[in-house]
Amino acid sequence: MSSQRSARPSASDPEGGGIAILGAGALGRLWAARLPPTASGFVPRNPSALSSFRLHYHFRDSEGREHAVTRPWLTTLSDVTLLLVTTKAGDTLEALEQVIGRIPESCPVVLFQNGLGSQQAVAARWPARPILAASTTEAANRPAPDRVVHAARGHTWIGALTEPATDLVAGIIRQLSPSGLDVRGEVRILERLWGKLAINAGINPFTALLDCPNGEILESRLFLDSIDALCEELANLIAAEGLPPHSPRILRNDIERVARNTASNTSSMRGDVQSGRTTEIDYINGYVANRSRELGLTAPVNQMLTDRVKELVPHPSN
Ligand SMILES: NC(=O)C1=CN([C@@H]2O[C@H](COP(=O)(O)OP(=O)(O)OC[C@H]3O[C@@H](n4cnc5c(N)ncnc54)[C@H](OP(=O)(O)O)[C@@H]3O)[C@@H](O)[C@H]2O)C=CC1
Ligand SMILES: CC(C)(CO)C(=O)C(=O)O
Repeated sequence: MSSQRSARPSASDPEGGGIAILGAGALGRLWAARLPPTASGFVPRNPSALSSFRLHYHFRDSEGREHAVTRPWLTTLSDVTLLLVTTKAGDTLEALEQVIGRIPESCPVVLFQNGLGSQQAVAARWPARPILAASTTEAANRPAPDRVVHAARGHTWIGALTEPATDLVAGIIRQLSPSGLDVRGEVRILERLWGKLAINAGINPFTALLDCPNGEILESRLFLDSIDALCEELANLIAAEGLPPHSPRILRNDIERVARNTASNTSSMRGDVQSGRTTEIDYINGYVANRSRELGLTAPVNQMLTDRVKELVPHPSN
């Protein structure tokens, strides 16, 4: 790892160091704060523009305890043993293009993006690299630039996307275990990602369009008028993908259960719109609409929600 680190663990120490995090946002900072201080560092977007070799922030854990965190910006990536990619879906391919040539070819790359589309693009771009995807229900947010809150504990499932990653899951879980976060292997990672996508497709755009917390969508006319058709579009696509079938009724129940359980949450999409940031709609409802078209299906409700969310803030394809 970088020469800026003190007491650095050996990159070959399976319990220790060598973990680089690409994407120093809410989720990346959560992982860094939970891993031992010498185990991880952040990959800078532009190493020559760094004003400091360390990143400092305040971390509030899920029990409400606060502490200061300092982690290095990594300027050398040649001994990285694991790369966690915590950029937004739309930034991921470009961010990895800048970095992947600097990490060892054997280094596993774990993608944490919500939705679908970005994971397949990365796996297709580097099929000979060990690429994996994670689906996580951990929740972190960043109320101020130097503050990160672990809002809710959850679970993280990790599974291989490319063939060279197939046997690496257990070792990655061992490397992440000092975090104390619940990390599990998942052989059917695409199904797991689809399950999360369905929940996000049924909650996030409504919260963004209605500018309300998750629970409030359940009484809204927009949600009540469109949720059954949206779930039918999802169920048709899941079946066309050859995945285990989901009935529209069960999908709606799952969406409503999560909206009730997270009733006071601001969804990530509403948060992005409130901050004027590009949302991940193209990887959630937009992915459903595009993929449906590719498979000869139609998904007008997912398309309508995609179009309307993209009117709220600028998106690259606008
Ligand atoms: N936060 C959470 O609880 C969860 C998040 N996820 C998923 O994880 C992903 C990240 O989410 P989150 O952490 O909330 O998002 P954030 O926007 O907080 O973090 C993304 C970070 O990536 C950085 N970044 C973008 N492009 C590059 C680049 N080229 N090189 C280096 N860094 C770059 C951004 O920097 P800058 O700010 O300078 O643009 C930003 O700090 C998303 O796909 C999200 O859906 C999934 C489950 C839970
Ligand atoms: C489950 C949900 C909707 C919780 O807020 C989420 O994952 C998100 O906000 O992106």
